[in-house]
Amino acid sequence: MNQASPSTPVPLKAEARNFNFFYGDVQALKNINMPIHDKKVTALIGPSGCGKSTYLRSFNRMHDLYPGNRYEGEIRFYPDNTNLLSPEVDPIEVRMRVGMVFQKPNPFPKSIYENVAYGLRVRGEKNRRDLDEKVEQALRGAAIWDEVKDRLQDLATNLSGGQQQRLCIARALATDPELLLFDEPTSALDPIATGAIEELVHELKQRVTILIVTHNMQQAARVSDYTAYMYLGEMIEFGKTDDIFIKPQDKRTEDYITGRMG
Ligand SMILES: Nc1ncnc2c1ncn2[C@@H]1O[C@H](COP(=O)(O)OP(=O)(O)OP(=O)(O)O)[C@@H](O)[C@H]1O
Repeated sequence: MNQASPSTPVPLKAEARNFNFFYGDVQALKNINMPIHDKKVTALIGPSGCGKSTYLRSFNRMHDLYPGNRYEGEIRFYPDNTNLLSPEVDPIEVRMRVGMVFQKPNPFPKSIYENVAYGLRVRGEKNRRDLDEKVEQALRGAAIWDEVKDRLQDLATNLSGGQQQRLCIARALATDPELLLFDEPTSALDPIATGAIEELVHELKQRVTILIVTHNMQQAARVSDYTAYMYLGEMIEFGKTDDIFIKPQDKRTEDYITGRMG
């Protein structure tokens, strides 16, 4: 794997070390070593089935929900240097620190307000004034406050697709996560809603580190600072996005980004 060597070192938010993942007997990820730079956007690209979603979901221990799944190695989280995969680390705690936004907007069939307040309530917050304040902050952070502030009690599922996705981002932001995972967040959206999400990703990186899976090469080039190319469960190449797109070191990366493969 080719490692990025930025001129000014960027602090790390997380780091996969000798990381393997198994669905039962099937090994989906093979010896992944990769840094995630703090308050930067890192894009995961690669052909269908190469393991992007599997890798992304490891960061918030989503695989714990299904029996037979197994992690090996470590995902270190900084600055506290916690191994997110350690059995001693509570996955609920991990999910407070590592939020997730899915491919299809998936608001709960509840009000706009309750969708955003959900994680805060799980965390035991009861004070109405604090909840109101945090819900507003999260909705502002996801650039949807102005559109919903007068109808917070309306059903979230009545919003447009693009609004629902920004609401899901607000829901993820409400618990003040340090890392946000985006799994193809715009693939179900039209170009305008896609543009709004990309702009939001750009703004969010001032306060949170972002890891995003995308099939769209232009999107990876537009939104990310770093790009990782995966193939058949392996991390083939990682580097600054400009380097990966302009002068990839590995022939397999070059073939993929020039459209000769995948
Ligand atoms: N629940 C599962 N049980 C067994 N194998 C699985 C499971 N989910 C995914 N896989 C396998 O793991 C590999 C990686 O899948 P993954 O969904 O992570 O790839 P991906 O790169 O995200 O693909 P896509 O771009 O199509 O979403 C594939 O071979 C897939 O068939």
